[in-house]
Amino acid sequence: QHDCTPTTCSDHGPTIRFPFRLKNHHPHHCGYPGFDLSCSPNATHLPTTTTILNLPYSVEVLVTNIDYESQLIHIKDANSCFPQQLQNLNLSTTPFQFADFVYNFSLFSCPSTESYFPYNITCLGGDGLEVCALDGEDSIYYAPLISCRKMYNLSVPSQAFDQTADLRLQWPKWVCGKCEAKGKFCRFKSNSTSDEIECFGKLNPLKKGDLVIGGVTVGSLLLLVIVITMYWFHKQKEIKRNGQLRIEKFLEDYRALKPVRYSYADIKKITCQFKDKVGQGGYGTVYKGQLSTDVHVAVKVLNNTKGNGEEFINEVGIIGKIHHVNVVRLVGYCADGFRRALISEFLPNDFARKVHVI
Ligand SMILES: Nc1ncnc2c1ncn2[C@@H]1O[C@H](COP(=O)(O)OP(=O)(O)OP(=O)(O)O)[C@@H](O)[C@H]1O
Repeated sequence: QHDCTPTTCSDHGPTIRFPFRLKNHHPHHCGYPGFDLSCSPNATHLPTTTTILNLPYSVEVLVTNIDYESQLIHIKDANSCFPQQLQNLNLSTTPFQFADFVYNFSLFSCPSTESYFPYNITCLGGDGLEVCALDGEDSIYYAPLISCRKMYNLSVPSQAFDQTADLRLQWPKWVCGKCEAKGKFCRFKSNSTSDEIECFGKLNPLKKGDLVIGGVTVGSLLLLVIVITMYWFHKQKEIKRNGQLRIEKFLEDYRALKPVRYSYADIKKITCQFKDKVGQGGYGTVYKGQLSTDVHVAVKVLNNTKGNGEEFINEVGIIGKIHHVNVVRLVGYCADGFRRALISEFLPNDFARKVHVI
């Protein structure tokens, strides 16, 4: 046994696609006991683009179309003479039956002069004789058969006598409908002698190329998702790190804003050797300075200093505790020997919000 996979005979021949048992091992020759369907390489007298249906007994017809939806096979006789071709036909061992109504005809050979039967079969006539078909029992009473000779009986649809018409064979719904509804092929069960069928494969199986394209697409999407996720995590980490840095900077700056005692050397450093004088008051000169990159300060170097500075430090302690929105904040001070200075937050553009109590 062998699966008889769908075969396309050619661009013109219909595709063979329904259950067959393999009759022989020719790849184009698939069959069911009783009939087989093949492409014309087997039948050398036919054009190579023809699909052939072999029916019992030795009935070979051309397949012009297979309608899988209606489950119909359209057949034609190569010699346009179905009455001759079908005389030995026996469909009982095949899954087929004629789609059109079948009549029981009798074929008679009569002298030409008496030819007025409804069906005149020209392809069988000749030598002064005509072949006619008579349908059933009714017409036999009025048909002038005196000089006619009965040839044989024929059970076919009336279209069989029209040389230009196709005959339509139907295969029963159970053969493939169930499987095709599931999008699968069907075949007869290999180890069963009855006509049981089983579904297999897919009507439109994925090709290797489709799988590769699918794989690449899924892979790319997966990679994109991974990259985006990694970027997002990296960004989150950076935001967190920046936040932490800002907090640390703030704490550092805050520490710097508490009144801290500086040496005179520090004052010189902060004011960059008293480089930037910003104002002159009654008690001293004011310079611009810098504690850190972001913290700018005003350093007021006092003129006349008296005593050991204990009183000055006490006063600084009191001022340092004043925290008010309208009072300039005292950041630090210097009481280095007789040199004294007050360091306060820098107010840009002479923004005079400060009160120094000395
Ligand atoms: N914190 C500051 N930020 C920026 N500039 C300042 C600051 N403090 C003082 N100055 C500048 O220095 C100038 C003199 O300030 P200062 O405090 O000495 O003035 P004053 O109150 O008139 O003097 P004093 O208090 O000694 O009588 C101001 O006019 C101002 O331009």
